[in-house]
Amino acid sequence: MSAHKKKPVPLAVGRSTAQESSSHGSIQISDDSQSVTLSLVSGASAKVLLYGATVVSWKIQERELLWLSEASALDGSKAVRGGIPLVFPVFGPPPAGTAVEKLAQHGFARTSKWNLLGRVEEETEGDKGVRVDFGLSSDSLDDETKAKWPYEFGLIYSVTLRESTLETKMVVQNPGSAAFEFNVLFHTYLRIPDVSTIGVQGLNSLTYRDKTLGGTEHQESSDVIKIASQTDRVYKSAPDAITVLEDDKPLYTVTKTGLNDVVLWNPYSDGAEKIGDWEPKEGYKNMVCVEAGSVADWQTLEQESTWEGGVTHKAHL
Ligand SMILES: O=P(O)(O)OC[C@H]1O[C@@H](O)[C@H](O)[C@@H](O)[C@@H]1O
Repeated sequence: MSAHKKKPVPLAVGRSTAQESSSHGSIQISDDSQSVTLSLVSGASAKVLLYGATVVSWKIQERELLWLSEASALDGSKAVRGGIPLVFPVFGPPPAGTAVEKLAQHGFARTSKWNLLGRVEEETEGDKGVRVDFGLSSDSLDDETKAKWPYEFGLIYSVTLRESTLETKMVVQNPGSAAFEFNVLFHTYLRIPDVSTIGVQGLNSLTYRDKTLGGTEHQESSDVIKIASQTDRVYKSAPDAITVLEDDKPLYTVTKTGLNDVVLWNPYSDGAEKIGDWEPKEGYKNMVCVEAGSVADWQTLEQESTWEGGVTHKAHL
């Protein structure tokens, strides 16, 4: 995803506070070692919890670009309601009779404590950024989760902050002796000024599974999709770039690499009422989830193989 990379520099994770700075940005570990904040001198910042490796904030010039519920737990007791939760190894309710059937909805990546692996300064065609890598492996899973999904795996999740983009990339490794199947998804809650003024472009003519209509399949016929009721769709084999428009102007572009599908989700007023950690209830007006992933079909990872995919979120401010 980036043309030029430097080797990771280990962060002083053991210290109560640690800051690494360069001429264009800095990375700071919080006093309680539970989160990492990336900042650029240009005014962009991002905050990532070690719990779930969940990005909970992405700002440009003090403008927050991700939606986060005011009632979300941020203490590791429950998956974060907002930001960018990571979905792995299953998307949605685990299907009975599959290897993931004992896991919770959306899997364990978003509810596990990840390790901070290191930091890298990046430069792609003059666009400087700061990057943090997080890791989660079968060795670091709690025993209960390991028993529910007994495969050997390694995940490396990288978050790169640039002046107008936030890049997220996942590497899945299978160092074990058995192949496994997985779903993966970047569950991004984009903050928007008003759901009635936005539209989602790039999904026209695709087949989608509509979870609000019992999982039936339909074909999209809108060039710009408007959200005026509960929306929960899996668009299959989607193009790599999806644009969120505000009125007719691009607000965000979500560009995926190595991922097949796009999920469009907004619980709307009726759905938000039923979600306990959703506050304010009217918050559905200020968010849309455009979630890139590989979820319509299982990805198979053979032993000693590696899979890679990622998403770049660009804000047009
Ligand atoms: O409440 P959760 O587990 O965070 O899931 C939120 C939503 O996540 C979306 O990705 C799913 O398509 C929805 O069906 C689901 O309701």
